[in-house]
Amino acid sequence: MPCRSRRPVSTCRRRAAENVRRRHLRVATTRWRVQLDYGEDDDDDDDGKGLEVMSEPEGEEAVQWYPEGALHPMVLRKFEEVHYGLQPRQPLHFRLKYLSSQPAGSIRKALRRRGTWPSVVVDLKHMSGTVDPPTAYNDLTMPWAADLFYRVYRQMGREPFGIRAMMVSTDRELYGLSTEALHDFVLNWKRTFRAGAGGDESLETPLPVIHKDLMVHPLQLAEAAEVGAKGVLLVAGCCLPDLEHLLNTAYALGLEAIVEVYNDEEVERSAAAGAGVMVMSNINRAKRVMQKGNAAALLERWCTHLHTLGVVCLAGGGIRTHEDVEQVRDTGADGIVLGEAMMRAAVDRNADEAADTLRHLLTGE
Ligand SMILES: O=C(O)c1ccccc1NCC(=O)[C@H](O)[C@H](O)COP(=O)(O)O
Repeated sequence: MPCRSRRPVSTCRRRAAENVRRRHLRVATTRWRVQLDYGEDDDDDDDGKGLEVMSEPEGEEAVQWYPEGALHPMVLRKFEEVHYGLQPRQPLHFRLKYLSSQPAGSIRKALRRRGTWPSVVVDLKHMSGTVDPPTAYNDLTMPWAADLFYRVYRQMGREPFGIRAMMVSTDRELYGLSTEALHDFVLNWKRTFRAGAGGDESLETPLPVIHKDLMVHPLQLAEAAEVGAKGVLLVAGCCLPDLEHLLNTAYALGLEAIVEVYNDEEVERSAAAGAGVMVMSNINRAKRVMQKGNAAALLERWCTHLHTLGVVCLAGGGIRTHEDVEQVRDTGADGIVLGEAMMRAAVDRNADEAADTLRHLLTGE
């Protein structure tokens, strides 16, 4: 269910005029007007920081939607990061530098299921909030992670299933990594593949790296392209009114997007916005709870229809056992995102054990 607005859309124009006089920092996206209120405020009807849906053009129906629960302050935090971290970096130059002439599509193809086994995306994180208590993998370094997962990938290359993409989770509060770490991973990942191919770059193409963060603004996508990611994860619960706009920007930058969805409304609107890959999640980010079975239930309802639209369907969040994988596989899903299960298996730095864990998760053997 969409959230109730704190301010009716009809008041937005009036407020827009008022706000010209105010000392608010403002970031305009397609639909939202974001107020990051750090100035002195003499207007006591204002309740500080917030998100407003902007007025729709004449004749269009206004859509009222806000990130719910725990997501609301997180989305505001992301707008702050963009405002202070990315916007001062000559945004236009920064964004246009990466305009791509290449039509994207390879991640979608790579993740499409072939036969029995779901494709696998490994989600690299320094901290994991999807286990209780949350875990921190303090020893994790990017060169080590690149080397280890490359060796797992090579071992699985002899099997009819395996890792098809790497995801790096970079929100500091949620996952303990920064965009610099993503950059570090990308460089090491390429270097490792090259070394594995005897230094000949043409022999083996590195698997795509996907940047996962709470993406709310095009400049974050430009940054992902700048540090060498091939794809981005867009969490629908953080950006639904701007999703189409962010998808368009991603593709213009040569990035592919995976859209994380948690409920029917997010699936429906993401499909309408043109998402090519969706990951159905077991994690309710707004309430910060794991809802086991949610991804499988969404897949049951949507997978066949989404396949007719050409959308590749993944499941993620809390997939820990072979039974979890089977439940998702039986719905017709194309693939799975594995974070905690792979991080835990990899933490003793043993590629053989990590490969065994992956093999067991997929086959039960
Ligand atoms: O990944 C987290 O720690 C996390 C914390 C709070 C809300 C959502 C979170 N993750 C959502 C994800 O995308 C998962 O990392 C991904 O689905 C894999 O989950 P898992 O295999 O349980 O690590």
